Amino acid sequence: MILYELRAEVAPEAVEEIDGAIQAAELLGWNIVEDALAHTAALVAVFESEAEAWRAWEQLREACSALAAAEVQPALRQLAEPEWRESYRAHFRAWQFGRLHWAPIWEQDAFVLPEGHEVLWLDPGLAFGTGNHETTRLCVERLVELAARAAAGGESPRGLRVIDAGCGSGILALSAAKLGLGPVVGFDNDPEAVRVSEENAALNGLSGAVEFFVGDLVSGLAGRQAELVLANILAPVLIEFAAPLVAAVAPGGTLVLSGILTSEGKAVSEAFRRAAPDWHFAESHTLGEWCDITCTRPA
Ligand SMILES: C[S@@+](CC[C@H](N)C(=O)[O-])C[C@H]1O[C@@H](n2cnc3c(N)ncnc32)[C@H](O)[C@@H]1O
Repeated sequence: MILYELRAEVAPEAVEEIDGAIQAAELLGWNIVEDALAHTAALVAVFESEAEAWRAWEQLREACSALAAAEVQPALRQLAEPEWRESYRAHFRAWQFGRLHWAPIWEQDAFVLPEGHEVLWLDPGLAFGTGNHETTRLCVERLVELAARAAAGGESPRGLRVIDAGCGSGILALSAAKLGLGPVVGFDNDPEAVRVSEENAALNGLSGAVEFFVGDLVSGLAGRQAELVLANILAPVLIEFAAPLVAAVAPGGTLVLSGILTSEGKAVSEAFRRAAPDWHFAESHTLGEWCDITCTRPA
């Protein structure tokens, strides 16, 4: 398979504005690579065809006046498979929260797992979700917290149903299964994400422990309820689909929303307070420029 990498060097001072424009326009696949020592920054994305790459570049220029004004000249180059595999591998570092670790599968031989700890191996491919992004970490914190609270209350984590809406690499659904919660389902409107999630389940001996399927926030949630619903998707999408997300939470259950810039937190919170007026809203957690909205349905 041949892929195409589009790379545009940009002024480091413009990065914040460009990142904001990417989020606001919901443009997927762009990475911002910054080198603080060299004081350089670049926008990088990988596409399946040259035409797709240039289309995405035009969309990005239209969404971001800083890019249009700076007359940035991007470079397009072909990546052979070994090269594109390496290009995403370079950005994935092992990390942990409490006793749970997330680590790249290609580091399996060298990885030293402390006694009593657990690891989820991941090969995210082109799907989102290594855990190196703040939005994923915000969800993981809530997930681990909820599993610990259930265990402390003498509740069996089995029986705590989980829905991972927009599963990406499957990281949240598989983490929930690893923590003993279940049954767990995960869905994504991108079939490639579902394929990668199933691969990651197999890497961890969790095939069958999580049901992954292709679906959107209407078809994926229809007729389902869970004690924990996780949705790490962009703020405008969460607001648009507030009603089905709220309906998918079982009585006494919790909804964790992420993918929200702190500047968008108020709008998301207001939309969900309207959709779920009698729910309890926890204090929002913040990581960098991202925050979560977590709320619990009355029992
Ligand atoms: C930010 S990623 C989150 C991935 C993973 N859950 C995590 O926390 O790292 C958002 C995912 O949601 C998916 N997505 C976006 N809009 C969606 C929709 N309307 N229905 C289902 N999935 C959606 C995207 O394809 C992407 O894989």
